[in-house]
Amino acid sequence: MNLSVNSETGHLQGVIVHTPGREVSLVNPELKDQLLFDDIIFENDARREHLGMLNVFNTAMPGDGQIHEIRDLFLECLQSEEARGFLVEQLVKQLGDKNIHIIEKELLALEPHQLLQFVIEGSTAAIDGFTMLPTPNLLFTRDLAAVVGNSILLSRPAKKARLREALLMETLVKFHPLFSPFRDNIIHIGRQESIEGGDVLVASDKVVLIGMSERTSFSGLMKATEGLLANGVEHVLAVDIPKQRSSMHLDTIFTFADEEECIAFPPAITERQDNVVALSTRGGAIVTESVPSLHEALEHYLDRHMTFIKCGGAERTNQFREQWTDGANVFALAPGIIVGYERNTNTFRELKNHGYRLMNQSEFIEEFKNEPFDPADKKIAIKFLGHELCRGRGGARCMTMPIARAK
Ligand SMILES: NC(=[NH2+])NCCC[C@H](N)C(=O)O
Repeated sequence: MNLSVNSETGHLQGVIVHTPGREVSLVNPELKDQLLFDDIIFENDARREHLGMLNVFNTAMPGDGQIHEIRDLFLECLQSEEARGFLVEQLVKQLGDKNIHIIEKELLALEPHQLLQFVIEGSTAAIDGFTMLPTPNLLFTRDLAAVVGNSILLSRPAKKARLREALLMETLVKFHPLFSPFRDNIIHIGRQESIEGGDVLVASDKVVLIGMSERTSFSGLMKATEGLLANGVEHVLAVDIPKQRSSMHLDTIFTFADEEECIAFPPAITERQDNVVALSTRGGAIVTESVPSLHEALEHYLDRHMTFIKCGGAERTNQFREQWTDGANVFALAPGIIVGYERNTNTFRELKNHGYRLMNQSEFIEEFKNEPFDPADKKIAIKFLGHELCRGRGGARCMTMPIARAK
């Protein structure tokens, strides 16, 4: 399988996910804000919901499609002594404030599964008396890196709570054979800068959107842009968005449903003006051009008509309510085949008005389980349950990191 991602909607062939585990049960009310959760969540139900989403993926992906659990990849990768050495060395460097160097030797002596447990859950019985905070946001694999064309952009999180996840991802990209096709095209961001995968949207093989959010710094944007422009992208559209928790990444207010259709949260996207700057290279230098709106920018640079579907429908209250529960954060399994949280009923009604057939997860699986799914000429919006998952403040797009999509 050719690992590359040239759009947000090409038929999904390979994706990395993380079904939540014990780390989410370690979030308590006192820690939740620091750990970027809006509530404590119930692990069993969160797992059930997540596995429900994956069942839909399985039905919609081609026969040779691959869903990788990131935990399995980490475990495979940490069989290598070199990978373990890198991870521990970086842990000690990055988390110097925790005096972790005291247990460096013990960490190096751990079995791969113990080391992984220590990194994800913050402790392991094999090392007595040393604890760190868990990494409950690992379930949002989207934010760890972004595959763009044949390159991979490694995230540098703005929030401390997510640094360890990014380090695990970096270890994976450096040492796991799955990522060897990308190894000559890794885009790194400096330590002082930040960018998170939720801000990176691959509109086409030539055009990438980057949100300037509370998580992506100006220098992070510029560094990523340099890397992308050097790797075949022709235009990066920098989209300025409100710097606040509810819209922490561009994908919380804007996602693609189809080549020509997207879902947008009106107050922060369609009702804003002069919030887009296009960055391109000319004569070896980066040149900028301001564009009046995202709508105009997309139609101009993608050279196609775009329809913006309203998250939450026409009413203000519903727009805000459903943006909060990730109504604008849908994930495309193929052009026009999308999944999103069932609770965003007004957004689904709006999709129906735009010609999408609405199905719940079991209807979809039942109808398509017996044959390889052919997305051609179909528009389907699939609803799945995510009452626990959405308390972590992320939806279907946040929980997926595509590594291969059909062109
Ligand atoms: N791509 C996304 N929108 N990811 C959502 C991440 C949510 C996570 N709790 C955080 O605050 O970091």
